[in-house]
Amino acid sequence: MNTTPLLKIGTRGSPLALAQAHAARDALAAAHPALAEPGAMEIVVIKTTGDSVQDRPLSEIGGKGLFTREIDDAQLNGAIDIAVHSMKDVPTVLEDGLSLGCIMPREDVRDAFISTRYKSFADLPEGAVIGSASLRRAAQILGRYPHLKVINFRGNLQTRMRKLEEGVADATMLAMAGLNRMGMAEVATAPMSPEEMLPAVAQGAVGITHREDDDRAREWLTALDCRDSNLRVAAERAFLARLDGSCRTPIAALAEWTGKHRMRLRGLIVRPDGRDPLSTERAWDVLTVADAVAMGDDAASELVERAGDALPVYRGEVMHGGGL
Ligand SMILES: NCc1[nH]cc(CCC(=O)O)c1CC(=O)O
Repeated sequence: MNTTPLLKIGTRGSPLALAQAHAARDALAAAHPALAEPGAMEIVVIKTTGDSVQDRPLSEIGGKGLFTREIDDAQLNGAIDIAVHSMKDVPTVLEDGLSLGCIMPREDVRDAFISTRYKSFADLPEGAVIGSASLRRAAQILGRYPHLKVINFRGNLQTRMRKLEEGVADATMLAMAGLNRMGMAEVATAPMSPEEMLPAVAQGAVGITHREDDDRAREWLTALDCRDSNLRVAAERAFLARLDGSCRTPIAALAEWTGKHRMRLRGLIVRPDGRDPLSTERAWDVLTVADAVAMGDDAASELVERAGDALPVYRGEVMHGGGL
């Protein structure tokens, strides 16, 4: 009998994280007969700072890797071998000693509008309250619908739905990917197009990391990599890497394939109050990760230049800077 697992899989304990870890485990078992044996893999749940702090906006707790730091440590000290992450929550620079082994096939990238009373943002009356902890969502909404009010809103799906029913807010937003993965797509009142709400970098993408020197894990994970998704995420993360000085920047990007080798990238930064959005677009031939990274970097460089002296305002480092 096999008592020591061949592969320990680390994950956060939220229902979404567990659904993603189970999907990763199933994909590994399907790809590698050795891992399909009973007891070959074990799922290890790790609590992160982002899970512990529920009462404050994430942007206020500060620091990068709120949902990854404790998992990185467990990986480096050998308590787990691989870690399954929503790539949206993974800092652009991985912890020293860790590598990204694969990006699994990407889910729906859109955000969902969720309300028990209204059908869409256009339906909301003056002064309606939107619950969101995401600067990116809040800023895009305030920019487009300045008559709405945004309040901080955290917690799992059940908590948020209860707050909507209690009237704490009139509407909220969540990623379609998370709802789909939890089998709760019916909670979405309506998906929002990328034109209405540009998604977060890597939204809908799940990635798996391993220790840099763990060749066995690296090989196992290679079989799970979706190259089309990987290149899209690479472009978006390069865009973020160039722009993000803090996690207080409302920033959004979406790369999509428009032809066999043709990739379109849309990127956006906006002030936290929703004003002065700066957006850009690229359409490049992308054949390698380096091409994808170059495109993301090029798009972000343009926005850095256009923001000029106002860049700290976009980054939320100066809250009331005006006069753009
Ligand atoms: N920040 C939390 C988080 N990280 C990943 C997802 C959803 C799944 C995904 O985007 O891949 C969510 C919740 C949400 O934004 O609705």
